[in-house]
Amino acid sequence: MTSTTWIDEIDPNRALRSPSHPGLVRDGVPVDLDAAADAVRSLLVALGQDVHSVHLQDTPRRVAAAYAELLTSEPFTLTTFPNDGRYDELVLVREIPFRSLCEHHLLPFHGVAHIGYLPDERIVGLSKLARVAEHFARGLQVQERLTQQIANCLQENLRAKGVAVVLEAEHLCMSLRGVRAHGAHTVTSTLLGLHREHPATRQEFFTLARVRH
Ligand SMILES: Nc1nc2c(ncn2[C@@H]2O[C@H](COP(=O)(O)OP(=O)(O)OP(=O)(O)O)[C@@H](O)[C@H]2O)c(=O)[nH]1
Ligand SMILES: [Zn+2]
Repeated sequence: MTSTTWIDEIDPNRALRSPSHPGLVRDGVPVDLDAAADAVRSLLVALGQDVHSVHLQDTPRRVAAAYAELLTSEPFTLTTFPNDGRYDELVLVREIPFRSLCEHHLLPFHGVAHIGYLPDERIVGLSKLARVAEHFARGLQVQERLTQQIANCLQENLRAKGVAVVLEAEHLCMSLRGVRAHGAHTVTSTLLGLHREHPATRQEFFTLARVRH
């Protein structure tokens, strides 16, 4: 028997495709790609760019589509299974690639997620760990909140004995511009249940995830 939870039931700030709006929808608001393209055109003009140049002709449309893609996630099912074998060791998926958009500069931050849990009654389809990360990464984010949302979503749906999430990311707003700290990586973690309370459980996760701490 599998258990199916629609991810858009889990996250009230979800992005979804609504049957009444065949186009993109974010937080219940339809995405207006034409208005977004007009805004990008205005931005380019304000920044002194020649939007009448043949080279920039389609740029506003492309930028609008690119941001809509980065900000909108598809609903999916978070499939879990009964833990019939009473598996009671760590389940860990390491180095799940992700990319998100920094809510301060609208520039990407990207890196890898390490997601682990200690099963109780149920186990989760492994790909769903990556899908949960992808779901919350599609939006305007700070790394801390993204880390917490992934962990909380898994815990709410799995009722695991412990959940641990570590994100390691490079923020382009910090490496390409501003302080230009190229190569600097930001590490964030959220530990729940036994991963928070039990030092040996926490240690095992960090060792297997190969995170320096
Ligand atoms: N805590 C946190 N800060 C972030 C994240 N992404 C970007 N920031 C920071 O958000 C801050 C915004 O600071 P401001 O001083 O308002 O912006 P700014 O003048 O562009 O700052 P600089 O980047 O230092 O040039 C910067 O320090 C960014 O590094 C994140 O995921 N988490
Ligand atoms: Zn930023």
